Amino acid sequence: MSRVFKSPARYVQGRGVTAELGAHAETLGDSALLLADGVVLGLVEDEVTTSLEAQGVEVSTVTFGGECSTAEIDRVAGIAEERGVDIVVAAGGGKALDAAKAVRAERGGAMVSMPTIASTDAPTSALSVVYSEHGEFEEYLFHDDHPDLVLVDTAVVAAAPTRLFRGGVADALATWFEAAATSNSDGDNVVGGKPTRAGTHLAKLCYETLREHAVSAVEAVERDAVTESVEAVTEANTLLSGLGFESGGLAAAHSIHNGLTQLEATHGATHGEKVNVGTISQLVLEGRDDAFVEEIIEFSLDVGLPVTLAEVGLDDPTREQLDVVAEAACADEETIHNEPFAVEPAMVRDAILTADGLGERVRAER
Ligand SMILES: NC(=O)c1ccc[n+]([C@@H]2O[C@H](COP(=O)([O-])OP(=O)(O)OC[C@H]3O[C@@H](n4cnc5c(N)ncnc54)[C@H](O)[C@@H]3O)[C@@H](O)[C@H]2O)c1
Ligand SMILES: [Zn+2]
Repeated sequence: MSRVFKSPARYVQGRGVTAELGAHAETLGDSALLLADGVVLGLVEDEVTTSLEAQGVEVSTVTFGGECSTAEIDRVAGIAEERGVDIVVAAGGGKALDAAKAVRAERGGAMVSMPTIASTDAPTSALSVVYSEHGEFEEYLFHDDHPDLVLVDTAVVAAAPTRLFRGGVADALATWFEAAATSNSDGDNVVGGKPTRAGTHLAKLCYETLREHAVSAVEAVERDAVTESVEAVTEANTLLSGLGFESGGLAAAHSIHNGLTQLEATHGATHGEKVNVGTISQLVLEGRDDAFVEEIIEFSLDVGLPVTLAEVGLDDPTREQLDVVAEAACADEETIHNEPFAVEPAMVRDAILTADGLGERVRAER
């Protein structure tokens, strides 16, 4: 099979770059639909509108309902069709961006991704994660096209809740471990091929950037401050992790995340928080040595990420509940099969249980 690397056409990041949106987007069309929830519209609507209108692009808005579900995608696509827009601009977290990508896939045109939190890998990818209206993972939709433009204003990202930024660090921390597993197993990446050296090494650069800058970046974001470390980690959480997971490949951590979403009690935890439990479980599943697993748990605690099941809503999970998680994580289409050995549900359940115990132990010893 061929090696494939895919990415958005343009990535722009910096303090105050919302004002540059029009200049970067004007070649994409004449009319835009801005999709964002009420909170995010309050943050960006005026500046997005001013910047696009200054370049002659007409703008109208639609309020995002909050879940990237089939019903919501159809509703927004209907509005985009009715208004005949050329560009869908999505602002917000992963769910709004994913919904807009699916809307663009249904009707064509251009798509601009404006993450207002550095919380997930969603901004740069060509895939949408679809949930039921009750928040259970349903499916991945793989689109032909990436966003035409990804624009990240670090002043907006730094002013957002720190918990969401931390979640982005977790989503990005998983990237290298999953890309390494994919590379070691000669597995497939998420864009329909084998990983290129670029895909795998962007994932590694993502990991190195987090280890060098995440603690300082989280302290800065806690104070709504934009520093060089915030720029580095925003790029790691958004661009490096996004390209790294798609072109490098996913493995156990995200499958375990998907399994965890089967239990309603985890729905209050963010994507990244559940992924972190998945990452530590992946390291146990792979039989990594004690010192390394402990190092990653320590790093998670330094950044303020969950290391136990209780912290993602599972206070006292039964073995049966964890069997449900493990079964879902091992579904045929899951990326857990990119691990370089055969994976069975019992192995996954036991890795999750053990990771939870190690997380508790390291925390207690601090
Ligand atoms: N498509 C992909 O490649 C990919 C990758 C990773 C995750 N995801 C998906 O992303 C979703 C999770 O995304 P998320 O964690 O960003 O959550 P989210 O999209 O649910 O957003 C979380 C909340 O953040 C708020 N928010 C956004 N910007 C803000 C700001 N600047 N200030 C204050 N509040 C702000 C929003 O109003 C929203 O309530 C999941 O559905 C996950 O499956 C997709
Ligand atoms: Zn993710």
